[in-house]
Amino acid sequence: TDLHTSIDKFQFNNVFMNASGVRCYTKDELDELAQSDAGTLVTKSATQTKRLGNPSPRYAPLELGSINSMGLPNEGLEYYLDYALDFQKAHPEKPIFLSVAGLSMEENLAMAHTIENSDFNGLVEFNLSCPNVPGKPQTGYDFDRTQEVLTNLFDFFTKPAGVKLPPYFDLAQFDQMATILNQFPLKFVNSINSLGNGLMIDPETDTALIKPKGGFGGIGGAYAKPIALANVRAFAQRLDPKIQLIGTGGVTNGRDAYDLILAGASLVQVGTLLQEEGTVAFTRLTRELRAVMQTKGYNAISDFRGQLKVLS
Ligand SMILES: CC(C)(C)CCc1c(C(=O)O)[nH]c(=O)[nH]c1=O
Repeated sequence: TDLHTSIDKFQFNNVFMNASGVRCYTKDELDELAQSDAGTLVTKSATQTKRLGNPSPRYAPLELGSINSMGLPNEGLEYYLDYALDFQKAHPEKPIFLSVAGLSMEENLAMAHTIENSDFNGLVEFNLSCPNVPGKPQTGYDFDRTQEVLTNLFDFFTKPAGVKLPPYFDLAQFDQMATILNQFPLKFVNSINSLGNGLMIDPETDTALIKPKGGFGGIGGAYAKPIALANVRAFAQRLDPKIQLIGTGGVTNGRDAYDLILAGASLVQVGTLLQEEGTVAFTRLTRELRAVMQTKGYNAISDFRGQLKVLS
């Protein structure tokens, strides 16, 4: 069985990669991802300039996942662009992803111009969970704003790009979002980002587990699996086939990854598990996914991608 997969013209020798924000803040962390069994990597979502992010504790592991309100700490776009330019010279066979999350549409467009004018030859992931006008929902939940951002972006941006989406829960939202996304030359849609604004409590102290936002933070891990499966499936059913899916959320073992691929994913990102287990998780996930494929008689990802059956 082999786990090679592709998005557009980009070939990957393994379907697994990190989720943005997990073990991808510094050059050393990115190098460790590059040396792991993962097929590729994505950088921490960048803003124009370096950000320290929120006060700690801002991440906590949970029995069934994790909660975080990191606050977009990152080294700034130039740092990650420099890393990517060096990386593509040293590893031309391994395309990587650069993640971008401006705090405003203007910042997103400015960063897109910088990337467009660079020699970066990988893929760009625009994080639509980025904030919007204060008091309005995040961009991904503001359909008019999403339409506006993507229209302005693709007026000039020609490099391969996709969007990272928050989870949706209403079928009308899938319809509306897919109608918007189908208008643009996107190479991929990555579903899902963490489940927004959960809250968990320390039983010893009756205190919220994380400090920022009164303890509110994005939920990842096993809690996210059924929502991730539904979002990948819903967009796979609605998007132009030219737009491929990246599945993110709830991957703890090979079967979870297999399920995201059944739902339609061409790449599988790992967040909470990678944070907790380290990059050796990719070795275990690869072994476990191969085992599931063997049991089912599949030799390649393309044999079963999107082949979820439903009861008739
Ligand atoms: C939530 C934002 C800070 C607006 C974007 C960065 C981000 C963060 C973060 O940096 O807090 N955490 C997530 O789980 N997903 C994200 O997309």
